[in-house]
Parts: sequence; structure tokens; C-alpha cells
Amino acid sequence: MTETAGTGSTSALPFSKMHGAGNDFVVLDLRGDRDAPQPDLCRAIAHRHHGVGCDQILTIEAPRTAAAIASYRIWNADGSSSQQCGNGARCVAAWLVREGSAPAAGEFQLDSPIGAHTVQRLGDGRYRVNMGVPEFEPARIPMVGFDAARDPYVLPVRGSIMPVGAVSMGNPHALIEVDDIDTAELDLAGPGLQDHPAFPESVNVGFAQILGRDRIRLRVYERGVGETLACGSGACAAVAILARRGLVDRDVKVSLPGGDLQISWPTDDQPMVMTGAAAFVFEGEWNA
Ligand SMILES: N[C@@H](CCC[C@H](N)C(=O)O)C(=O)O
Repeated sequence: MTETAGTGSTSALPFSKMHGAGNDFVVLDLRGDRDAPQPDLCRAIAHRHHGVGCDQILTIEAPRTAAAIASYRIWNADGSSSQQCGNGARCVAAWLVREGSAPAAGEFQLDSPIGAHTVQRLGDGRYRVNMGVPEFEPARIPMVGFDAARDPYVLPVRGSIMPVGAVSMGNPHALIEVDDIDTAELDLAGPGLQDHPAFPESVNVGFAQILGRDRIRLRVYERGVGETLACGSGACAAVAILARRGLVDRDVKVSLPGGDLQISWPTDDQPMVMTGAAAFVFEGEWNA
């Protein structure tokens, strides 16, 4: 048997490859005696050429609260951890429904790194996730150098001055509104904002193009990954910032390069709700 580095186990590691709107995951069931993967192992699994390839690794673990079916954690492709992953939450829910440990109809609860939240499989097979209430206070994002929330923050980024929206969805997000996301300079502004001293824990950077009051296009340069085909928390962040600016309504279709998400936010102090698909791609076993 092969030693599986960092999991605390000597056996091969079974996994499911999944995606939500093209944001792809390797899902590991750690409810037995396995430890969470170390950063080296995350990087090896996530590698697009030498590994399985994924944006994030999702580890399903024992529930931490009585009402939850399971808990999960999120590991970016670079081995760093995150507090929130909207597309990942749908995939974890679908994985548990397929296994039979979560109901195929009706709400159930999962423990995420930022606390318990509800999910539900809908009649059309999509999943609805309670994504929590967006937090605009700089200290909660976290952002340094600002005592109170502003919109936009005007930040110097790699030689340009940029108007930037910022919010926490449990994880930090920045947003730049553009005329056309196809020509947005993700590779410049993305890393520029991620390294910016205003964001001490780095940041996921969204580029949003408004198509109408109920429809936007979005690309996201994610923390710990680079550009992904979709980011669920990024879609919520974009709608939260644009709705607060009065530019979109409270129920918005967000079109990302890998697929669409529906985001609703009834009022400022209520949780955002994300609806989208979750897909199985293949099953495998990690032996390296
Ligand atoms: N793709 C995810 C977010 C994953 C975590 C993010 N890269 C971070 O470091 O906060 C989503 O669907 O929300």
C-alpha cells in the first residue's frame, strides 16, 4: 500500500471529481480516520498536469453541530484554506444526497468553516444554498486603512487608480465594474488587488458587466487559484455590491464563463440565496 502524504492514512484515497458551473473540485470523504490534506498534497492533487486538476479540494468531515448532516472545509489549489465556497457547498450537498445521507427533497443543514447553513435540492436537480448576510464593514472583510465602509474604495493598483467595491461573504471579495468583461484586465488587476496592502488576507477579485437590472456577466480571479470558470461567493458579492449601488435588482442571473447562477437577496439584513447546478464528473483513487 502506498503512503498517502498528509492524510494520516496509508491507504489509497478515493475521490469524486465534481464541478459547479465549471468551478471544479476534488471531493474527499474524511469522515473516517483520515486527517485533512496538508498543503503539499492539495497542490499535488490540484495540479492540472501532474495531478487530478481542480480549483479547490473539498473535504467532507463529521458534523460539528447536532442539526448538521456533515461539515466541510475548502482548500484552494495553492494549498491555502478558505472560509466559504458557494459552488463547493452545492457539490458537497449533491455528494451527500447521492450517498443517501442527505434528503433528495427538503432542506438540510451543513457545517461550513463559518458556521451552519441550509441547502436544498430542488425539483429540477439544482441546489439552493443559504450564503449568509454580506458584511461591508472593512474590519470584517478584512480591509485595513479604512475605519468605515465606503463604496467605492479608490485604490492604486499597479500604476492605475481603481474604484473598487469590497464585501465579505465569509471570504473576502473585491469588485470592479467594467463595460465588457471580455476585455477586462484580470491578469493585471487580479494579482494587483490580491497583493494590495489594503487586503491583509488577500482577496477574490470579480469583474462585473451589467447587462440589465436582473442580469450581469462576471469573471472572477480567485484567491489561491487564479481565474476560475465560476465563483459562487463571488457571484453573491457582485450582486450585493451592485444592488447596494442601486444598479441591479434583488434577484439577478449571474452569467459566468462556466455557467449561470441565480442570486437573490430579499433585503440588506437577510441572507443571500444562491441557486445553481452541481455535477459529478468521475470517481478515482489518489495513490501518489
Ligand atoms: N470558488 C469558490 C470560492 C473558493 C474560495 C476562494 N478562492 C477563497 O480563497 O476565498 C466559490 O464558489 O465561492
